[in-house]
Amino acid sequence: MEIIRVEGIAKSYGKHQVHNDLTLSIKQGECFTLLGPSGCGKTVLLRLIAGFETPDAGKIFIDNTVVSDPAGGITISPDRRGLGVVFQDYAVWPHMTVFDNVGYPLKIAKVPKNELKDRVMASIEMVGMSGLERRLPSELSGGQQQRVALARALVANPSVMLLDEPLTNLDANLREEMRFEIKELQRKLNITVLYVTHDQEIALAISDRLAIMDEEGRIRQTGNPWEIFERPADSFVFSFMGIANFIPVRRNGEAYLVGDGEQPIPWEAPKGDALNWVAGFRPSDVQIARQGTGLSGLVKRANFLGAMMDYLIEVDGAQLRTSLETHEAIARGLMFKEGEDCVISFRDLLWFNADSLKEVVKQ
Ligand SMILES: Nc1ncnc2c1ncn2[C@@H]1O[C@H](COP(=O)(O)OP(=O)(O)OP(=O)(O)O)[C@@H](O)[C@H]1O
Repeated sequence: MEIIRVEGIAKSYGKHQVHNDLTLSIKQGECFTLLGPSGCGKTVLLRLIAGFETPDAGKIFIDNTVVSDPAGGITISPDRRGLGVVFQDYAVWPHMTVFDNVGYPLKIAKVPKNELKDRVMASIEMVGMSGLERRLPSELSGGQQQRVALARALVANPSVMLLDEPLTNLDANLREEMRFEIKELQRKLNITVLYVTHDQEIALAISDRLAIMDEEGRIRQTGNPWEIFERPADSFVFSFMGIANFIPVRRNGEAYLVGDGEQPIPWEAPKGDALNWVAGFRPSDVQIARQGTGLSGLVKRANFLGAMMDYLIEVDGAQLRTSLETHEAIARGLMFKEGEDCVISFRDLLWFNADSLKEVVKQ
């Protein structure tokens, strides 16, 4: 069942159009992530849904009720939309204790004292902060402050939580821990989460579905993490989801790397002899060996990155970024040095139309 529907939304600031005819649908109980580069309009969209901004055109529905419809003169205020909100700049209040911070929305709503206390304590427990109710934010770590913000958003029992990059200011370890906690909380409470981030890893880890936005605020693809990563709709999605190699290919019956060599690419090229093809793959899609079948190459650069080895390999004039787990490289005698010969083959390869460098060409 659909819980949020954004229909044909437009939003501009002066001459700058952030959104134009944007449509999006979020299902009840899912963790949905909006993922896109900085400045693409994710926060603006969240603020439109929360009701902190009004669209120029289009409609927004929450639970089948229109909450924004400028043409129809409808604007429901944020506090009547039934949403829990954690924004990056929506920090906890420094002069209030954890208890008072979390209880604030209930105090404003004039919830009776006893009920307020029970609900605040339950919310604080939910985010693992029991025992710290009397502390001030200055006596808490960054992660704990973030938990307070979460508890404050949860205290009103919202059916939907809007989270805008809530983990950005945390260190890497805490970020990793918190993202699993958010996911667990979402499952336990069976609430819908709309999460905004520009971090691909977080998006893949917590989402049931995600939408990829480009710089112009257009949604390029919506799907589950596997579809987005393994079946990208176009080259933008493919490059945005991780390091991408694009190598130009020339066709002559078979496909060859553009360059001076004559080694055909060991992968079935798409049917039809279009003029320009580009093969796209990730570093982990390349298998590297000392000998065997495949394309002969030269290791131009070998970098030790801890868990991974990162090799830049030249094949027929094309440079390929590849990676391999260090343990596997050691076990299989594949710790290459710069200047050594190697043989590569592909585990996966996508074909793009070079003229647009957009659509993925299905084989
Ligand atoms: N109140 C405003 N007035 C004018 N321009 C604005 C306003 N709010 C946002 N913008 C512009 O709209 C664009 C989208 O901003 P938004 O904050 O939604 O980006 P974002 O995708 O959330 O980026 P980030 O990942 O960096 O937070 C930006 O170019 C921003 O400068």
